[in-house]
Amino acid sequence: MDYPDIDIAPLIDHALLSPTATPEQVEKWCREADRFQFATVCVYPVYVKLAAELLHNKTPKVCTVIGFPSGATTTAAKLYEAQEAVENGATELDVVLHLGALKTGNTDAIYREIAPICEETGQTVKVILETTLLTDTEKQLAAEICIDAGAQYLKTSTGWHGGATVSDVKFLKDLTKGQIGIEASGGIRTIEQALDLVIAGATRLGTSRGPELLQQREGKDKE
Ligand SMILES: O=C[C@H](O)COP(=O)(O)O
Repeated sequence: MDYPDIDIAPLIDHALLSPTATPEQVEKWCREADRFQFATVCVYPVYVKLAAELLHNKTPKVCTVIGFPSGATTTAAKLYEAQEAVENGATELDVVLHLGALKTGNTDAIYREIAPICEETGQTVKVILETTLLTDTEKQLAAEICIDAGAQYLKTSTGWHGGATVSDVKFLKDLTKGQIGIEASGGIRTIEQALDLVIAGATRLGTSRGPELLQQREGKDKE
């Protein structure tokens, strides 16, 4: 298939979320994010300060994860984690949804978790749904609560339980009709996969393979 000429670099959250991530890798990810002009580097809270120093006055922003990867920390702990991350320089917060609350229909608990993070930090909040673990009804419910609570993006996956699919991105896009951004994440390994997700409606791509995806694109352009 011929793909349209889409520049994916500004859509990429350059994710470094391996539990063994080191400060040296954070430096490498920040250099790459600056070189390729990615949207953000996405690092664990413990590395936000370092990434913010390295990206000071540069285009890529610092994104971090909250309640990652299970979403099962308390509401207060998530809010504190988010506030501390913002103090340390994060401007994007990828919050893992309380999946047990969603599964039991406790929509109030989810709203009470997400809304204060949006209101009190004033930053870009992206809620990670972990779509591979959800039914369509649960995805729909989660999307509605996140929009009500003031989140800016629905993010499909942590990358720990499978990843984004074209059908999930289309489903979320059709459901939300532009009311909220859609981030496809987890398991994006080829440029074709990345472009298919963007064509399906993803407005951000969370991936640990951003530079490889751009290299694959360059290779294709030369063919
Ligand atoms: O966007 C966040 C994900 O953790 C990235 O997953 P990945 O390592 O499969 O690309």
